[in-house]
Formats: sequence, C-alpha cells, structure tokens
Amino acid sequence: MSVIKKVLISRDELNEKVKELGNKISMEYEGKDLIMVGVLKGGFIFLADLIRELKIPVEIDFISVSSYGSSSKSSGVVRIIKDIDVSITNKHVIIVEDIIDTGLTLKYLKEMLYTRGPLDVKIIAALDKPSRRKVDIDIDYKGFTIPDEFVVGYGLDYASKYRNLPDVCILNEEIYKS
Ligand SMILES: O=P(O)(O)OC[C@H]1O[C@H](OP(=O)(O)OP(=O)(O)O)[C@H](O)[C@@H]1O
Ligand SMILES: Nc1nc2[nH]cnc2c(=O)[nH]1
Repeated sequence: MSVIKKVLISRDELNEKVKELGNKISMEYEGKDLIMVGVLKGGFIFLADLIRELKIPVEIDFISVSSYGSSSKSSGVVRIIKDIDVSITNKHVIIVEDIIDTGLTLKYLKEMLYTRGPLDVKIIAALDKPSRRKVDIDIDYKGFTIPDEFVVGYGLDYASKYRNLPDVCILNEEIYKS
C-alpha cells in the first residue's frame, strides 16, 4: 500500500508558483531593505526555494513558535521557542509560512513583530486552508488555496515525518491507524 493517497499539488506546480511569487516580490521590494522570517519548522523549504527566485538582496532569519496548552490552536496564544536574532526596526518584513489554517499563529506573529518598529510586515504562505479560518488575516502573497484536507510534504509533517516529500500530498488513511 502506498503511503500517499493523492498528490494535491505537484512539485512542478510548486516550482512554477514559487518563481512567479519570487518575481513579484523582486519587483515590489526593489531598493528596499527586506528581511524574510521563516516560521519553523514547516516554512523552511518554501523559504529556501523562494529566496533563490529573488533577484534582490534579502536578509533571512527564522522564528519557532508553539501554541500553549492542549486547546492550543483555539487559544491563539503563542509561545516563542526561538526568536529571530536580528533587529527588524526600519526594515520591510515578510513572514514566510507553509500553511495558514485558523490564522491564529500568523495573527499573533504579525502583531508581535509590529511592536519592534518595522516599516511593514507582510505575509506569504505556500498554502491557504480558508475553510478553517478563525481570525481575519490578510495574506499578501499566496501559493495555493486548498480544501479542508490534512496535507503533508513541502515542509508539512505528519507525526514529524513526510516534510521531505517534494509534492503536497494527502496521506492514505491507513497511516493514521498505524
Ligand atoms: O493557522 P494556524 O491554525 O495557526 O496553523 C498554521 C501553523 O500550523 C503549522 O505549524 P505547526 O504548529 O504544525 O508546526 P511545524 O511547522 O513545526 O510543523 C504551520 O506551519 C503554521 O505555523
Ligand atoms: N501537516 C499539516 N499541518 C497543518 N497545520 C494546519 N493544517 C495542516 C495540514 O493540512 N497539514
């Protein structure tokens, strides 16, 4: 039995979209002091692909967050596990996410980064799952809108695995039972 039930978004589609987004950001941030902040762990592959499609200088850093408690995702309270190391004051910031689901992580992160005096904070997400949104959040740059399915690959995990799959996939349900 294959672990993958279905490829939802292929690596070729991802590559094409990342190129498109890279060109758009290169034009819009030409001559500006830009820092991209990857949200660990899931955002690392998208960020790595994206920055190699940029034609402008860019600084990168990473942040790692975790939701408090078991009611985690509904509380919207986020704990910083690893903060960025650099100042973002007077810089343009783009937060890089693999997926936006309820929107709670991004809402918190955006507000938190705004307290540090950046010129602005925008959001780019490879995937958007709008059916599960709990808070309004502007996604400035978006890869793909997906249905309410649990996906893995392209940075996204199930039980800490499958982040390395090059396509965005839906897993075979059998895997959840094992
Ligand atoms: O919109 P939300 O409902 O807040 O969910 C989105 C967040 O959830 C996922 O991270 P996860 O907590 O699975 O951590 P990981 O990236 O380390 O796998 C994803 O990478 C986003 O950071
Ligand atoms: N791996 C994974 N993490 C998520 N976090 C929110 N939605 C998803 C999803 O579909 N897959």
